[in-house]
Amino acid sequence: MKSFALDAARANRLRAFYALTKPRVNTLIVFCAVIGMFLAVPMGLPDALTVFAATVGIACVAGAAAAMNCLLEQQLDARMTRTRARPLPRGELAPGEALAFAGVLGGCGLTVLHQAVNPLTMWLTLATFVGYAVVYTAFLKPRTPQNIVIGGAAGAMPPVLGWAAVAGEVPADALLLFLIIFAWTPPHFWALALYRSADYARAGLPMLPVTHGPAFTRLSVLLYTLILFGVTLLPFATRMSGVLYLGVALALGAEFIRRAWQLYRGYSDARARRTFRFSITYLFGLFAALLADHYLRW
Ligand code: HEM
Ligand SMILES: CC(C)=CCC/C(C)=C/CC/C(C)=C/COP(=O)(O)OP(=O)(O)O
Repeated sequence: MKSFALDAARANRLRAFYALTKPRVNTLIVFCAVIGMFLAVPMGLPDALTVFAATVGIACVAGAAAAMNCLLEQQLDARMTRTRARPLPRGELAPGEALAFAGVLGGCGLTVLHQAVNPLTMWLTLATFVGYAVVYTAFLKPRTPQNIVIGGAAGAMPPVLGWAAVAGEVPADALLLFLIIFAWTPPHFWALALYRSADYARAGLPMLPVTHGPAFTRLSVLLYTLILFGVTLLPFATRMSGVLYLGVALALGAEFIRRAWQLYRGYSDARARRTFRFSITYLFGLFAALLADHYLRW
């Protein structure tokens, strides 16, 4: 009986550490990094061991960055409905434990990248960690509604990291993938911020719907979705990708614009939530298309 209670307590703690890494967000982050690894090889497959080590290393550092974000924002998280069930506000873990976890996880990830991938990838991943966990979380997020536009540069790095892991360099094609995620982040986040604006107001965070109102935010979602549409044509225009990619980019882009336009014309929380969810399907689909096109090119 006693050992059963102990096992349950241990499982709960493991679950709490796992939740600190924001596993659902980081699944898409790592997916984009892996696609970058495959696109880095003009013909054929990348070295399996490099792909494995780079995936593990990037996933560990991304998890550590999320844990640092949870640690730095525990008071803010306690004030928001969406985040108050996280392990730190609930008291499931002590701040020192979260810090040690982030340190060990991040340290292991960076070591794997340095020893089994290459130093360039290690340094770029470290810069991404600092960009998200320090620059975005501690400085930009509490100060300016442009926080996620500037901070989005960290979120846009994963395919660059993947590319650097396999090719040992960052060519212009890799920067196109960066640009796509960079332009995607504002509509992704502001769609969510619209239906969570009461949360952000309560926490005192200057997110766009709080500082500039919902109408301006909806217009901004629409404008960035149009910019995103243009940016996603660049891989085809530069001959990095072919017709298959172009077809998917046009179809997904048209659907994203349709949703952003509807949201602009007539707001409802349900519509904003659907736009946010679609942004995730969109990025998965677009990057899957880049990969499929790379191998089935015609
Ligand atoms: C500064 C940039 C970004 C901001 C501010 C942001 C913000 C957010 C927020 C607030 C959520 C809700 C999370 C939750 O409730 O736990 C979310 C969810 C999500 N984000 Fe982002 N995001 C950013 C960039 C990215 C990037 C670059 C990716 C992937 C490439 C991504 C993928 C996701 C996914 C997959 C979810 C859904 C998680 C779920 O299903 O619970 N985000 N994002
Ligand atoms: C490889 C590597 C080091 C990657 C870093 C990961 C990274 C840049 C993630 C950005 C996406 C993310 C978790 C946004 C959450 O925003 P938020 O923190 O404002 O959301 P919250 O309110 O849910 O905490």
